[in-house]
Amino acid sequence: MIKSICCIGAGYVGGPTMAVIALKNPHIKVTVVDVNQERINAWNAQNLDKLPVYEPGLAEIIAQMRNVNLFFSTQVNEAIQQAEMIFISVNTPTKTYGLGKGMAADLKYVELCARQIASVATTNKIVVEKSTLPVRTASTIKSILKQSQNNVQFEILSNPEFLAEGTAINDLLNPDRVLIGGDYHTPEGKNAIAALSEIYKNWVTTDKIITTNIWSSELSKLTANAFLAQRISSINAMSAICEATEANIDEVAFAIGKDSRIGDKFLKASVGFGGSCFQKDILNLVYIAQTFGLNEVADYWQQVISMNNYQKSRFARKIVQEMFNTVSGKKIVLLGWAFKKDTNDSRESAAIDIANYLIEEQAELHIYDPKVTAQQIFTDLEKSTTIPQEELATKIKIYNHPDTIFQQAHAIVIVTEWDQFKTFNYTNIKKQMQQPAFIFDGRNILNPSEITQIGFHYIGIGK
Ligand SMILES: NC(=O)C1=CN([C@@H]2O[C@H](COP(=O)(O)OP(=O)(O)OC[C@H]3O[C@@H](n4cnc5c(N)ncnc54)[C@H](O)[C@@H]3O)[C@@H](O)[C@H]2O)C=CC1
Ligand SMILES: O=C(O)[C@H]1O[C@H](OP(=O)(O)OP(=O)(O)OC[C@H]2O[C@@H](n3ccc(=O)[nH]c3=O)[C@H](O)[C@@H]2O)[C@H](O)[C@@H](O)[C@@H]1O
Repeated sequence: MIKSICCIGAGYVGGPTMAVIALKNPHIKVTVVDVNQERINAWNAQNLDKLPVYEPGLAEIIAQMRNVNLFFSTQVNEAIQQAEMIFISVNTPTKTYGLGKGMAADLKYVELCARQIASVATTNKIVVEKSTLPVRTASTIKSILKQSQNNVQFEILSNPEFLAEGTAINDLLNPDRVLIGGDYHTPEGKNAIAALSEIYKNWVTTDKIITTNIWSSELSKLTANAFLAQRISSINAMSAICEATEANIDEVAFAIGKDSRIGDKFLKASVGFGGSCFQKDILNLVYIAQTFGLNEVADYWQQVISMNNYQKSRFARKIVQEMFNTVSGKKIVLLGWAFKKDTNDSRESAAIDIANYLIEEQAELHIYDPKVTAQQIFTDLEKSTTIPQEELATKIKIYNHPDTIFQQAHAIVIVTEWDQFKTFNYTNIKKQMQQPAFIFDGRNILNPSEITQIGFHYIGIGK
């Protein structure tokens, strides 16, 4: 039975995943390590508001398990040495240079982990791929680990993570399935699969723990994300047709969702999907298909991203068009910055593209998000625009609280579906704004007839 686990990478996956494993396996010592000292300090912060990841329910588990059997540290070598099982949970972003630039997954962090494990380990280890990786990455990891001079046996498993941010703890506690890919034809492979299954069996029923070969497991993760993103691009494509025909996308989604073969989840039309994974993983899939000469397959999946880009720019353009073709000098309130509600993560958020478009159109942006820090918002914009920092600072204002944000505003743009935006007192807000007052509801969270009744000019998605 495994008694000691190490997880390399204390990010959005490593932190919450290990917190839940520690909670459900009090007999296992779980050490989460990272090279980023600041991040580790934040995981160890006394004030739980300072944790680097915001997820409902996470702080409570950290408070309960931290320094009991859950540890956060920068001592990577020590943690590798002590662990019987090592999860690799580092970032795998899209490559920004060289071969495969803009498409392939950058595996340099994964490779570094494998090299470090190979050089440091002095006892046998089970190495688990938790990061999302291109199919056949395990063979790369295997060939690096083989170079170890320490006469150590390594067994490699793929155990992709399916949690969604904002619901990570619930997803981890109640997963639809746990996928374990491994070498089930060899006794060593079988033992490794059994050891990892034992950990999950402490809270997940056996029927939900699926075993496949390692390549199927790696590819299933990319496939799941591609299918999920495809659904959003499909419903968003239909939202454009709705706007041209007076059909209503919420009604269409409801009607098709009643078909049990289609199902009603993941059919919410929006400003476009964001987040660190959908785009990166589909680009990765497109690159893999191209590498195998499967150009039609590559083109097919590429279209999911093209449609998402179209949706983001279509929404931004509509704001300008509806406001009499100019937003120059106008005060626009952006509600939300995170890529979805209940997270502080803004990676690839649609808000960034929309804000940039409006800044180009010379609007004055006033931004509020309940969880994303002002510094993060500023950094996101700085990284994505060519406008010099000083000039950017004159074009945006970021608020910690929405109290005064609406005064003299010309328009409100809802980018993230935070629950609190649904219950604002829009009657009062309207009185503070310039007239005609516009609301662009990029998440369809408001009731159009109520908002119109108040006197707003309401524009939703696909209606
Ligand atoms: N964010 C999400 O919701 C999900 C992400 N994934 C996948 O999980 C992986 C990790 O994603 P996130 O946690 O979001 O990334 P992240 O960027 O939040 O965290 C990764 C961490 O790894 C650390 N790191 C990188 N190289 C290291 C090294 N050599 N040694 C020690 N630490 C190192 C970084 O400093 C960083 O803190 C990615 O492959 C992603 O595709 C999978 C499912 C969900
Ligand atoms: O590999 C990953 O990183 C994860 O990617 C997604 O999770 P996540 O990106 O955290 O969040 P989602 O709930 O999938 O939302 C992604 C984006 O799509 C948008 N979305 C989602 C659903 C929907 O119906 N409409 C819609 O526009 C969200 O607002 C958000 O911007 C998957 O749902 C997870 O299963 C997966 O583990």
